[in-house]
This record gives sequence, C-alpha cells and structure tokens, in this order.
Amino acid sequence: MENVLTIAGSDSLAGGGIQADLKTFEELHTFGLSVLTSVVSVLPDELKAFQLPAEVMATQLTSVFDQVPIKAVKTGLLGNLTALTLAVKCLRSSQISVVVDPVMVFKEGPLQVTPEYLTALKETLLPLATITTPNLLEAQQLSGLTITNREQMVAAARQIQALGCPNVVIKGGSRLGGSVAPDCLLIGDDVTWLEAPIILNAASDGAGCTFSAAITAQLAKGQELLEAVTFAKKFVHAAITHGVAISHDYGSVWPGGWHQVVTK
Ligand SMILES: Nc1ncnc2c1ncn2[C@@H]1O[C@H](COP(=O)(O)OP(=O)(O)O)[C@@H](O)[C@H]1O
Ligand SMILES: Cc1ncc(COP(=O)(O)O)c(C=O)c1O
Repeated sequence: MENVLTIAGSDSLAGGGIQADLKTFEELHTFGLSVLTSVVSVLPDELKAFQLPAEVMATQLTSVFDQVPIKAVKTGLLGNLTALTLAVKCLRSSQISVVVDPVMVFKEGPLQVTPEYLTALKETLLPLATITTPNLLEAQQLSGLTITNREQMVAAARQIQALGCPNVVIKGGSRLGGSVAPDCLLIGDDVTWLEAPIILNAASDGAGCTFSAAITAQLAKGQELLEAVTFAKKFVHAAITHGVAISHDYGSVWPGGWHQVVTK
C-alpha cells in the first residue's frame, strides 16, 4: 500500500480538512498520514481557526519525512506564512507528486489571507506543485482575473500556470451557475473540461478537500494526471451524491459514497 500525506487543518465537523483527506485516502486503498497545521471549528456564525505553533508542525514533518517513504502529498489549509514556509522547505527536498489545494475560501466564506501569504503561495509553493486545485474564488485571487464564464476560467488557468505550476484544475462547481459543475483542467497546453450534473442543495462541505485528496491517492498509485483528475471528479460527485446531513445546518460529503457506486 502506498503512503500518502496530507499537510492540512482539522475540521471538527469533519466535512473538510484532514478528516476528509484521510477518509478519501482510506477509501482509495492508500495509507494516509497527516501533518496538522491548525484546528478549525465551524460555529453557527463564525469560523474559529487556531494555528499550531511552528515547532509542532515542524516536528510532525520531521517524523513523517525522516521515517516514512511518502509517494504523494497534498497541502490543504496551511493557515499562515510560517506554516507555508515550513511546508515549502520540506517539499523542495522531495521528489514526490505534490497536489496544492490553495485553501483560501471556505463554503462559509473567505479566510483572512495576508498579501505576504498570497505572494509566498504564488512564488514558492505553486512552483513545487504537480497540480493545483483552486475553486473559482481562489482562482480569482491567484490569477488576478474576474471569472464569470468558461473562457475566463481558461484564461485564469493559464495565468496560474505561468506562475510555474505546470498543471491546473479550476473547480467551477456550483459557483458558475447552470446545470453542470464544470472544472477546467489545464495540462501543458491542453484544456479538458470535466463535467457532472449539479446536485441541488448538496451536502458539499469538504468537496474540494475530497477532490484534491482523491487526485493525490491516484497519483500515488501510479495513475497518469489526466486519469487521476478524471477519476477524482467521479469520486467527489459520488461523495456529494451520498453526502450526509450531519445536523440541521450542516451537510458533509461522504467519501464512502464511491463504494456505493462501484458495488452497485
Ligand atoms: N452542487 C454540486 N454538484 C455537483 N458537483 C459539485 C457541486 N459542488 C461542487 N461540485 C464539484 O465538487 C468539486 C469541489 O468543488 P468546490 O465545492 O467548488 O470546491 P471547494 O470545496 O474548494 O470550494 C469540483 O469537482 C466541483 O465541480
Ligand atoms: C481545516 C479545513 N480545511 C479545509 C476546509 C475546506 O473544505 P472544502 O473542501 O469544503 O473546501 C475546511 C472547511 O471547513 C476546513 O475546516
């Protein structure tokens, strides 16, 4: 079994964050390890994020990278510039597939991101990535472009690629309007549209984390990038289809939904 790592935050409601990543890694028969950056609590009217001290994150990175052969890694919520810098330092000296989910906008709203963090993300982390997976709003932040249609998604993907990240998938999801959820995948010069029917009133918290974690697991198992992303799109659609209303207000994707699809 291949070892895969997530460097991300905890989501106590378990829709997104390392919880979604580890469930996805498990579902896809990879061995999931984690380096925790921060602890997020989704409360009725606010998000509270507590960043772990740099030493705590650095020790976890040492524990994982010094002892375990990792096949692929994803980054999710890093939380601040120090955490991003620590992740970059580790990833620079490794030769593995790196999936960067540039988490800056949750379903509940945008996070506070400093200009220094955005610059470091663009200049130091993205050039180390095999692929990055921004949602529509994150793609706007990274590209500096407004995105309201598919042409603009392609232009933004090219702009992000020009930052030094060879492959980009922008998740249109439910933010673009219409009856399909279109994701724009740019591999080299080739644009591929990945589409699936929009699920209305979906339990979609954790969809982005699940998508990038599925790409990471498939790359670890040796799948080519186009196939890995195409698979991840089907996987996350199943996870949304079988999403769980864990409370009156909160609906989470369920990565186990894929199992229901393949055993049908
Ligand atoms: N309501 C929906 N119906 C179908 N697919 C969706 C829906 N919402 C999101 N997706 C898909 O789920 C994946 C994650 O997208 P999105 O939810 O936009 O990311 P994020 O969680 O980073 O905001 C993408 O493949 C997107 O197209
Ligand atoms: C720690 C953490 N990372 C990432 C996310 C983003 O999740 P999603 O996959 O819905 O974008 C969340 C959402 O609550 C979170 O708490």
